[in-house]
Amino acid sequence: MVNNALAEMLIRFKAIEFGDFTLASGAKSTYYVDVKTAVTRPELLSAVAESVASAYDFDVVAGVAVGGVPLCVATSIAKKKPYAIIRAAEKDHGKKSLVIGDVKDKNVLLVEDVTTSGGSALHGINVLRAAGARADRVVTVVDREQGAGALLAAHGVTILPLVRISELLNR
Ligand SMILES: O=P(O)(O)OC[C@H]1O[C@H](OP(=O)(O)OP(=O)(O)O)[C@H](O)[C@@H]1O
Ligand SMILES: O=C(O)c1cc(=O)[nH]c(=O)[nH]1
Repeated sequence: MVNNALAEMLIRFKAIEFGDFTLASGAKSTYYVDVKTAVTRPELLSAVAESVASAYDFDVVAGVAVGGVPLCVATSIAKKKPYAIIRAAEKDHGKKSLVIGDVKDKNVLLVEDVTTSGGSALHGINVLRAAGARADRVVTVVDREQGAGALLAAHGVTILPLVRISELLNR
């Protein structure tokens, strides 16, 4: 599923910035897709949530902090299903769990803001599986088409982009 309305909103809200950027994977890039800032606009956040909720079934929708958090919360409200949050790293105080929310034996859909290498999404999937969830799908708002699909496929996970970077850059 690729969503022209979402692509148009991402452009309108200036989610793509050109410059010199270092990415989470350590790779360099001449552009950055700032979905985190763009989804602070409620019309885009609710459009993403409605797209995911109408297209996919799940018991729980999960997101990796920080970028996945507003996405999973909004999708949870749209679908009337619980959400879970996955921490990027363990805390050294309080409860040690990397997952907030009940995912054991649940069919969990992971949502990501951007996928590049797929490392962050794979971390989310691994944490969910370790917590007893069934997790084999990642919905990403923007897939940068730089390896996430192959990395996730190698771990039995399907990537489901709402928008591909080629569609944004070729507009
Ligand atoms: O596919 P990858 O190569 O893993 O890159 C994509 C990830 O990088 C960004 O997160 P970042 O690590 O910047 O953290 P943040 O969400 O806390 O800002 C983005 O939000 C994705 O989660
Ligand atoms: O790979 C990343 O870290 C990354 C790339 C991008 O375009 N946007 C983003 O939020 N993260």
